[in-house]
Amino acid sequence: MSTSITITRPDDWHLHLRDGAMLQAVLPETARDFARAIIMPNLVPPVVTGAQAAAYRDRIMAALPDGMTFEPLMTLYLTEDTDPADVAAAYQSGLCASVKLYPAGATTNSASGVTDFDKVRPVLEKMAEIGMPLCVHGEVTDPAVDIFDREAVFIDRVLDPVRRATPGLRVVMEHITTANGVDYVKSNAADLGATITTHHLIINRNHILVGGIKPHYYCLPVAKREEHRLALRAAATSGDARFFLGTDSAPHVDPAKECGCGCAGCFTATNTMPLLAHVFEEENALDKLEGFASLNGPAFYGLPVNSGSLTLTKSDSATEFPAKITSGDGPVTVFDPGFPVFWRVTP
Ligand SMILES: NC(=O)N[C@@H](CC(=O)O)C(=O)O
Ligand SMILES: [Zn+2]
Ligand SMILES: [Zn+2]
Repeated sequence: MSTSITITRPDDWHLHLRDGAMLQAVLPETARDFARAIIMPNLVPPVVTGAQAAAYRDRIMAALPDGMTFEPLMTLYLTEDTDPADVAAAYQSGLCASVKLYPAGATTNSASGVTDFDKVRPVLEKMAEIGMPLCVHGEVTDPAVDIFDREAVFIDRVLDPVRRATPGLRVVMEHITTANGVDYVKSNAADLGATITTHHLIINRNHILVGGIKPHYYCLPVAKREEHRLALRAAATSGDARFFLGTDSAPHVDPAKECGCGCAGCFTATNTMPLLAHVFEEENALDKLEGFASLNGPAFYGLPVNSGSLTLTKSDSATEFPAKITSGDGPVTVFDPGFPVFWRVTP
């Protein structure tokens, strides 16, 4: 027996494609199922100017295999030297969809991020004026703050003050991992949204640490307690349009994760849609999957909904996802949910 659902073709509102050989390997994994994605700018060096974003966009389009369609929505990495006029031009030309704020040192390749928020005030004010969204990696970097509390503390110490100081600024809290993040979004107006990853709907911190350390479950913000995972599931499946899919699929080659100081990031591009169908079915909310993956994101960004569709089918035999994909830089492990999944994307 098989069941299937067909939804509007989804988008990924938070994606790492990297560059060079890695870009070549991971881009088809996303383009197979997704029409568009917000492309994170944390390359080395980061994508800071409109000209750099245009060049990166060209490299992405050159890496797209023949016969696939995909639209990269570029972002600019906010630094203390970012020029408000350059940001506005990149947005108004349609090249860039948002600006990305990384607190300096918060995550992978964030060394050029922001330390002094007063220095970026003119950029944020310009963005509020033109309606350009700010995507935020919401963790404080204060070494005195416990890593499991960094998101909650960021909301109080940074995010709320920045939003109050910049009325009209549209903000996406990226990859929220806590009930605090969910509650903060819900207690605000429609100018605040949040992305939720596939893996944070599936793992809690036990999955990383119990029975041996699992480097492929380590990402930032790090997965939290079970009660937080349940809050994320409730938000994602609620139908509240302020919550939408951002996979944060973040490939690192295996040697960079399976070592004494492993990189943060889970690679979920390959199997995200079947995993989401599994999660939404568990929550008796398959009817909310289209909103989460295909409708709420475009509504927040003020973009049209995709015209194509995607069909997911559930059968009696478990779907065999590849354990790894191969890149010119080395193997990349595909996120393993740790349970059988019976959904697959119908080719
Ligand atoms: N999420 C992660 O754990 N890693 C991301 C960076 C990020 O999104 O914070 C990466 O670029 O590898
Ligand atoms: Zn991040
Ligand atoms: Zn990310």
